Amino acid sequence: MEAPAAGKFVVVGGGIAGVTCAEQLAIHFPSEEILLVTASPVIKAVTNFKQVSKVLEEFDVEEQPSTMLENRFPNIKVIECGVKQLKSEEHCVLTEDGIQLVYKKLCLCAGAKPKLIYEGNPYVLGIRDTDSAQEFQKQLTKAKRIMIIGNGGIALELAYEIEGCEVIWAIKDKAIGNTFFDAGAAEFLTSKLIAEKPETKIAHKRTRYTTEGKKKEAGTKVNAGNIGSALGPDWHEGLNLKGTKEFSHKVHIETMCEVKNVYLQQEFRLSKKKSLTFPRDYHNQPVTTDEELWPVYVELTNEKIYGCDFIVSATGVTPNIEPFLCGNNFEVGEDGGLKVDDHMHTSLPDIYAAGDICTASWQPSPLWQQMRLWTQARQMGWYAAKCMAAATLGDSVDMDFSFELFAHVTKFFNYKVVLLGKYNAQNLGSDHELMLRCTKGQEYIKVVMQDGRMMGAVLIGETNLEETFENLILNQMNLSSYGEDLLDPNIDIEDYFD
Ligand SMILES: Cc1cc2nc3c(=O)[nH]c(=O)nc-3n(C[C@H](O)[C@H](O)[C@H](O)COP(=O)(O)OP(=O)(O)OC[C@H]3O[C@@H](n4cnc5c(N)ncnc54)[C@H](O)[C@@H]3O)c2cc1C
Ligand SMILES: NC(=O)C1=CN([C@@H]2O[C@H](COP(=O)(O)OP(=O)(O)OC[C@H]3O[C@@H](n4cnc5c(N)ncnc54)[C@H](OP(=O)(O)O)[C@@H]3O)[C@@H](O)[C@H]2O)C=CC1
Repeated sequence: MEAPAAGKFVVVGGGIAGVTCAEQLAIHFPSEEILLVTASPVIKAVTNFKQVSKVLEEFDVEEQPSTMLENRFPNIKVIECGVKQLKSEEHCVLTEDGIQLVYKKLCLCAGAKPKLIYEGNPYVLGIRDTDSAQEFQKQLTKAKRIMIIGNGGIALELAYEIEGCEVIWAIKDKAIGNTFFDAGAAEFLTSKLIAEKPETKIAHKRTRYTTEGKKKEAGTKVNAGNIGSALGPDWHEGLNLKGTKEFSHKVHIETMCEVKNVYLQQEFRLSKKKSLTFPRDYHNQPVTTDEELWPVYVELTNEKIYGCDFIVSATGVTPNIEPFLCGNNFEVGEDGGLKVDDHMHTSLPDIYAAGDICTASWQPSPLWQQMRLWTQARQMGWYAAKCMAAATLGDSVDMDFSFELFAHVTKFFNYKVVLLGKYNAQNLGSDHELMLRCTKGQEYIKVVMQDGRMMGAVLIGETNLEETFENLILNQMNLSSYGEDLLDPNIDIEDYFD
């Protein structure tokens, strides 16, 4: 066995991945000091963790001052400072304060930042951390109309949550929510967008700490930087997402289009592009007809032009590898993440990575795929620590069970949403079948079958089927003989497979 290298265990990033990794290292090595270096003044801690079933998990996330983490784990020392540079050949990281930290093993958990369209345009906002969410809320209180670009998690949440402000939602696809749903599920959810929302704002549950000193006006630069940790479940609860008007929902969806150009007011007036489009609601009624002046105008590839107060670019994330990792020869995935193997190890010696910053580059289980989600950040941080410990002690370690089956529980449009395995038949080719059960306004269940085996499922609403389906997907039992009984509401499927 090689003698352990000099230096400490160092973890970079105070989000879910970094904090979970540091906590696990602290448990594995109680007599060693674990250094957590983070650019944010608060850390994200997992609380109320509940293993709902074999793979499904639920937990809350709290922003906490770093001293709370140090109190819970006296052998963790948090250094509140950004890392300026990694010098992998010298096994050390240099902080913005000029401190040089020599590591024996390093885990990079610096997360990701919003991949903004028209980055740098002062009317384009991204939402990533508490500060950018609050900035968004502040701008919304003055807004009559905003434009949302993107069709993933953030766009879905905003389209449903925003009140008192017209929303023009421009998507590349035919249906909403392409990162999570197929057209059927999208249609099921879309009906919720037109219905009046009940007045059931859930109370703000968690303590939040904010970074002061970043007050900005629309028109000054309001992009989300890369300093804070990413938001997650509940981020909009407690934020009053209300514009200047009295109505609740007015969402107009422009499908199959992208942004062609963005004009500031002055540019727009000078240009010849005067044919403004007036958004229409679901009943095809114009939501507004007054041709007022807007701070910014968006021209779409379908030739329509909308004026609005500002644009939310909810167009995904890009891993945070610049500038502090420049000059190191990491292998990087197509999505810009640090490639990690099945031990969360990057391509450079003694450097691991976990969470949004990394790209899973091992041969995955046929039922798992990477998505940049809170649950995966926790699981990766936990498993990275286990691998770092095993490598240090010369032990072997098996792939963690959580990477066997993709599982995500969340909430969209106030419905519980459970996604399991290849829920959208990802990479299954064309020889798969779908089974559906849908009760409008109540539940939507889709099961993906291949060769008689269940490969994935989408469960929207209180279906109570997640545990049974999780088992059926995991055990890959041949279900051909059950046929459509699988989704028959009159058959208690749980009893069937007991
Ligand atoms: C609005 C929003 C809603 C979301 N909702 C959900 C949801 O409902 N469910 C879900 O599963 N996921 C959700 N996500 C995704 C989830 O939040 C992320 O996948 C997850 O938090 C990533 O965790 P992480 O630890 O990898 O990165 P982050 O949380 O981004 O943490 C990165 C950390 O690294 C630090 N850092 C960055 N650069 C440096 C540097 N140079 N030096 C030192 N420190 C540095 C940062 O300060 C931060 O502490 C949401 C994301 C957003 C933005
Ligand atoms: N409840 C939950 O689980 C939530 C999870 N999140 C997570 O937070 C992170 C950030 O969310 P979000 O920003 O919504 O990212 P997502 O990755 O979820 O979605 C990005 C969306 O933007 C589209 N897109 C990308 N580039 C463009 C472009 N140039 N023009 C128009 N559309 C574009 C993508 O389309 P395409 O796929 O075709 O590229 C996709 O629909 C994600 O990791 C997400 O999973 C966020 C909110 C809620």
